[in-house]
Amino acid sequence: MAKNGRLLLTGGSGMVGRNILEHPLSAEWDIVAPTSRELDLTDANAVNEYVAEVQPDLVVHAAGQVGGIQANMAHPVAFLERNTSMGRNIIMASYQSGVQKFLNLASTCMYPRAAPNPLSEDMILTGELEPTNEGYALAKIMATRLCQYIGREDEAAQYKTLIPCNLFGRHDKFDPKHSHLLPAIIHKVHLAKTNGEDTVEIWGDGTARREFMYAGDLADAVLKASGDIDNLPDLMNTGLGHDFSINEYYQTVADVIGWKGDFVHDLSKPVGMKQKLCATDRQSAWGWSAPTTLHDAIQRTYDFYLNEATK
Ligand SMILES: NC(=O)c1ccc[n+]([C@@H]2O[C@H](COP(=O)([O-])OP(=O)(O)OC[C@H]3O[C@@H](n4cnc5c(N)ncnc54)[C@H](OP(=O)(O)O)[C@@H]3O)[C@@H](O)[C@H]2O)c1
Ligand SMILES: C[C@@H]1O[C@H](OP(=O)(O)OP(=O)(O)OC[C@H]2O[C@@H](n3cnc4c(=O)[nH]c(N)nc43)[C@H](O)[C@@H]2O)[C@@H](O)[C@H](O)[C@@H]1O
Repeated sequence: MAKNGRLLLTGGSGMVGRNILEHPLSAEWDIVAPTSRELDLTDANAVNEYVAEVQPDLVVHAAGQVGGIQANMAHPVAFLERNTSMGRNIIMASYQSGVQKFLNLASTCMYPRAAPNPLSEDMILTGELEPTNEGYALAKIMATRLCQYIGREDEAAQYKTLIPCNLFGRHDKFDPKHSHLLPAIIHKVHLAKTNGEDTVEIWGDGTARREFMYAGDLADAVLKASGDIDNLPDLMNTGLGHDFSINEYYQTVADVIGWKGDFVHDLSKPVGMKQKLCATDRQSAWGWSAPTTLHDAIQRTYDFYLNEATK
């Protein structure tokens, strides 16, 4: 089968990257996916040389310093500086090397904390950011704007940005020091079941709402977008169009894992944004929606956790 061309994937060893590499559509591309040891994206000279050598037809930027609310609060310098450096280096190296197609991955955390939900792409920079992840959000906004500016200055440059909602899935991080909500719940409920405990702690009062998409579905969107980049808007949310409360996520994971117990709320823990549901008008107009149900996504993630992450 003729390939679409050479795709340079950053972050190939991360959760999103591994889901992209596992997806059947990845076979349509000749994919090069350096790890951070093979290519440190914070080293501008190394990135310039690597991109000039590989000469990709398309770059998908899925690398980053990524973590849950606790990691972002603990390391704002790294989340701002490293993500800014990586984004600037790979975008500018690609543009200066003549790469005409670039797909940047941002995050719904870059929306203003008090913006009305659902969050639409024109709301970026219209208000103050969520303090718990401000550094990460600033870095994401910088990279997103850089891609937009390149596209405006050079109509041949298709530098587009997808703005995913929260994600979870196979190859997620389950260590409580770094994990996002869903892998944290799976880890805690699994331990409670295994150890015969009858309570599990929820951070906050559990009324905050989140939109968690299965990472395998985001991989589907990324690969379809990679093959259709000319028809993408410059910014496009990739989400579900609906959200659940933190409490509902805990209960659904307990149902999937088969643990019956009580939840206790630790109100001293950070809760971040009350809600960050993204608008899916542009995504619907482009013709994509996420196919995996929450229950199936949790089951597949738990299967991965049991088979891989606890080895
Ligand atoms: N997870 C979410 O909930 C979520 C939600 C919205 C958007 N996103 C976005 O999706 C992308 C991927 O997220 P993820 O969850 O897959 O993150 P992840 O699992 O933490 O993976 C991060 C990836 O970035 C690479 N990386 C980190 N520092 C690097 C460096 N200095 N040089 C080169 N590579 C480096 C890592 O490579 P090594 O493993 O080799 O170090 C790893 O492959 C990020 O842009 C993130 O902002 C994630
Ligand atoms: C997509 C990511 O969103 C991230 O914000 P954010 O959704 O609050 O990040 P999460 O860590 O997924 O937290 C989501 C919500 O779950 C609550 N929560 C309840 N129990 C737990 C738990 O045991 N662990 C965790 N981690 N949360 C828990 C937490 O208070 C917060 O309201 C940003 O910090 C990142 O930079 C990134 O943008």
